[in-house]
Amino acid sequence: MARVLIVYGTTEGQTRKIAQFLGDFIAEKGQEARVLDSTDLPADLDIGAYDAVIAAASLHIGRHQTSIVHFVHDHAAELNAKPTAFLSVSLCAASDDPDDLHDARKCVDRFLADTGWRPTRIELVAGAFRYTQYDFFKRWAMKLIARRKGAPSDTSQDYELTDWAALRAFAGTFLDELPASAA
Ligand SMILES: Cc1cc2nc3c(=O)[nH]c(=O)nc-3n(C[C@H](O)[C@H](O)[C@H](O)COP(=O)(O)O)c2cc1C
Repeated sequence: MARVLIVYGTTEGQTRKIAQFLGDFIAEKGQEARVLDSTDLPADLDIGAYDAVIAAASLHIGRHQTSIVHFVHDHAAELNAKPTAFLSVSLCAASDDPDDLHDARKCVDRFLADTGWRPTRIELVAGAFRYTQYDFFKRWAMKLIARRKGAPSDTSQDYELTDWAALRAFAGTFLDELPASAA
């Protein structure tokens, strides 16, 4: 049985939902998944006990959560020695404008340069507008961005742009590509 560690960083909760979805999918496939919040990691966490690691974090003003930067930076050598994936969750990833995708990719490149990590797989994952959770200023700013981009801007509700089928496909391939010794 493969043991997969999933560590996530989140600000409004969508990346937690994505990490838990991946954990459930991996468990359904008969493998073991442990899902951890990067702000609340056990002191005795042993990366060596896992066959593969997925880190997921979301973008806020071009940056991923500091807690995930620290986790990856502190464990870069171990991560670089095993199958790993980085999921960068953002609204740029939901766009069909190549400039937005380029921006999202640039943020990922900076994250990898800052941490020294070379993940086996990199996925740009569409996040969500969680208007009902934003404070006044965030709601106003996000509505403005949404209007400019032709995205949903009714702030009385949330909009999930995450493509769950694409995530399932990613996780299936990630598991299939693990070395036979991990299965
Ligand atoms: C204040 C704020 C800043 C954001 N900045 C960016 C950004 O720079 N690029 C981007 O593509 N998405 C940006 N987003 C969108 C988030 O990445 C998206 O809502 C994501 O789903 C958040 O995930 P989380 O709920 O796990 O934190 C921003 C959202 C907020 C609220």
